[in-house]
Amino acid sequence: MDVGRGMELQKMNGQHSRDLGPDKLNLEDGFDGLEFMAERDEFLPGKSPGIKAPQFTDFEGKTSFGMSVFNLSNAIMGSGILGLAYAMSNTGIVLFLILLLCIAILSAYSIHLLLRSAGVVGIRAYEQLGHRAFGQPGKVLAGSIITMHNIGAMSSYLFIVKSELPLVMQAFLGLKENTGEWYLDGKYLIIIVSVIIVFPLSLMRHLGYLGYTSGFSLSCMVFFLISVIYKKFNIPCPLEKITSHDNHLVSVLGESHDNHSFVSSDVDFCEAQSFTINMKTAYTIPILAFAFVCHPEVLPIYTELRDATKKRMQTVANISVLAMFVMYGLTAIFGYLTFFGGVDSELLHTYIKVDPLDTLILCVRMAVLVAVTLTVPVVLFPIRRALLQLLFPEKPFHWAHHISIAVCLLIIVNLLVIFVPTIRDIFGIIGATSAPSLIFILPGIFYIRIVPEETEPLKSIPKIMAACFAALGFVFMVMSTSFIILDWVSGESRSGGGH
Ligand SMILES: NC(=O)C[C@H](N)C(=O)O
Repeated sequence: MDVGRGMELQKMNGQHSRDLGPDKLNLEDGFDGLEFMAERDEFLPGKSPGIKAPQFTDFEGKTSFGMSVFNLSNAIMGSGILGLAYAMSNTGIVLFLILLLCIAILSAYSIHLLLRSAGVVGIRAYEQLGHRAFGQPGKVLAGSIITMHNIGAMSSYLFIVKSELPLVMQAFLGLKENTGEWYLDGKYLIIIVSVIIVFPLSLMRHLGYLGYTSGFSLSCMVFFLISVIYKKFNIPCPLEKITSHDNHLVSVLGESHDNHSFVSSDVDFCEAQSFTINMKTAYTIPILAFAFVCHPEVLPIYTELRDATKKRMQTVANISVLAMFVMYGLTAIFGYLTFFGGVDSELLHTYIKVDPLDTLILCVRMAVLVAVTLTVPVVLFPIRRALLQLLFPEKPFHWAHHISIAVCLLIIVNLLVIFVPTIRDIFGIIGATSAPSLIFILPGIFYIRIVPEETEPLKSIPKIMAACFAALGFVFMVMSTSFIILDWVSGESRSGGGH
């Protein structure tokens, strides 16, 4: 069954898709088996230059073209979408769209490098490319970066729970304001959600039906986008701002203007900027890079693709990237045009300014909450697999390891989410470190090392381009990290909105 198989294979937001049932392609056992197959099936182009051999001779993919586009789109789409309107508010519409386009194109190029490298050696996993390129250190490096990235992705999902669940509770209790009880405090709520929902799910040995949540998540995000567009035409601007006694700005919408005094800058508050630059612009490229990461998923999806050829898979990738470019662009534009400079780094949270009890937004919140909560264990699986591979490579399955790694990961992620003040910090740091590594640096250097020099000498144009690509990623990484640290040190960002 194509759909089921594809759905099981696919994952969302950085998790690997190798959690197939025991009767399926069983890659759960680790990379060593894979490595063996990959090495065994190696076919060097030098040996048969003109022959177009199938990419993976020992495994015949069954997933249709359309389903693969869906799977890859799921892998791209995630919490990153919630940060885009904020990114646009710090760049302006035109600059944002230019950057979005550039990152989308670069992301597709990066997939080309991965596919080309994988095609040369018949490899199906990102870490395996690392192994092929640099031996064990390459595998450890790729595994560690993916682990760090997925911990960041898990944190971003739980952060959404931290910021949205209190609002849902509030709405169910019919409260206009958060009255401060423990059950309205996101910190306690994420611990409860982690213990009651995430932990039991992460104890499963195989992902099974949890793999289906990715499709559900994509549907939720489409619902979110439709609501954002609808709300744009429903929420008037200027946001009516009132200044309370302690000078704390409160935005009220849809109420009479009589009792409130407008802040003088409200006149231009509702004007969309085309280009703007400020300290927070530094978060834009990291947010965009984070939003486009799907690269650890590309090779498993390639493996599952029916009639897999590099060209066919590149078309799958181009269509998915284009679809996500459109979705991201629309979400950012309509989110930004609703709140302008008042948009939070987590767009959904911003709607609290409209009406905490709004039914449509309540439905979106619940849908997004269910989607992200179910995605947390799905992201945990590949981290655990990578850690098991690194820590106990030869050992068979052991419940103690299985459970203790899940407990440790959940404790780390909970602490991170409790102490990190805004989701922007998670997007910023992960988007400035692991995301450029996964998109730019590793694919670039893997390509240079893996494609044989007889086929493409070091000074050939494709290899020079791959080197420039890796260098560009390095520049992004250093620049973004420095600007974000500068922003933290200046302390200015701490005074901003909490979400
Ligand atoms: N797959 C990931 O790592 C992140 C995903 N692109 C997101 O936007 O959440």
